[in-house]
Amino acid sequence: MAIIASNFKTNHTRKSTAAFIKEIDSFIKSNSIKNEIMIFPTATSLDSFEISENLKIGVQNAYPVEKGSFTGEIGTQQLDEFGIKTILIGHSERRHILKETQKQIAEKYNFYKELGYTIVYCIGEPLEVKKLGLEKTLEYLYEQFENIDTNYENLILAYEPVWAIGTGVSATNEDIKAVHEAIKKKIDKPLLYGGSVKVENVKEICSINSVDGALIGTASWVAEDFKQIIENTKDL
Ligand SMILES: O=C(CO)COP(=O)(O)O
Repeated sequence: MAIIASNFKTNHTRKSTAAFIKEIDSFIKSNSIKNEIMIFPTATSLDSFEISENLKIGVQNAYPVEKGSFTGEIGTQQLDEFGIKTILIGHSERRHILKETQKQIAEKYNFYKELGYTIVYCIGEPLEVKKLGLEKTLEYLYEQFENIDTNYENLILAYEPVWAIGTGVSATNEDIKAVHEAIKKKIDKPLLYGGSVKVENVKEICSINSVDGALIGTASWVAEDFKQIIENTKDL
């Protein structure tokens, strides 16, 4: 069983998201796909979708609050309207571009953990850290687990090296294997790989023993491609 997830980031409209989800759902049904498929659309495209059990819609980000005065944020009141129970936390774009600190990330994690959300928790190192070697890379990655309960039952991890995100250059299988095996030794949770996963390499990457699936950006935004990705991994 693999977990295949699409992170829309800041792409697609409400209309194109609905069409995408419908298309993916009918593909899942007509091809008897058993893997767990996840889609993370923009917050403005969330809705109540009548879809297969194994297709989950998640939110890319939310504030650790039910409701209140937090201009520009959304909380569980808005997520509950659509029955959203899956959230991405710790994505590198939020850490680096939006400057979320580990403290804020941990607060968010603990809040959504208490509510039983499925949390896809992302970790990853920038290029300057990777260049220092595996030991330093792991040290850096483990710091991203500060105040994070890694025994949480609904936790899915995603290793996304920052230098491989959106660059078209995925980590090598050796790099992925080394990091995944080390993390797996410490934390017994599903561990996805993300960073320039595409139609052509998804099967090979997801076939690595310590890889439980993929979290995909760019290559998943065209429905035909995402269907091909789902097809290529359906026997894993
Ligand atoms: O950040 C990612 C998924 O969360 C990966 O993005 P790309 O697939 O575009 O490299």
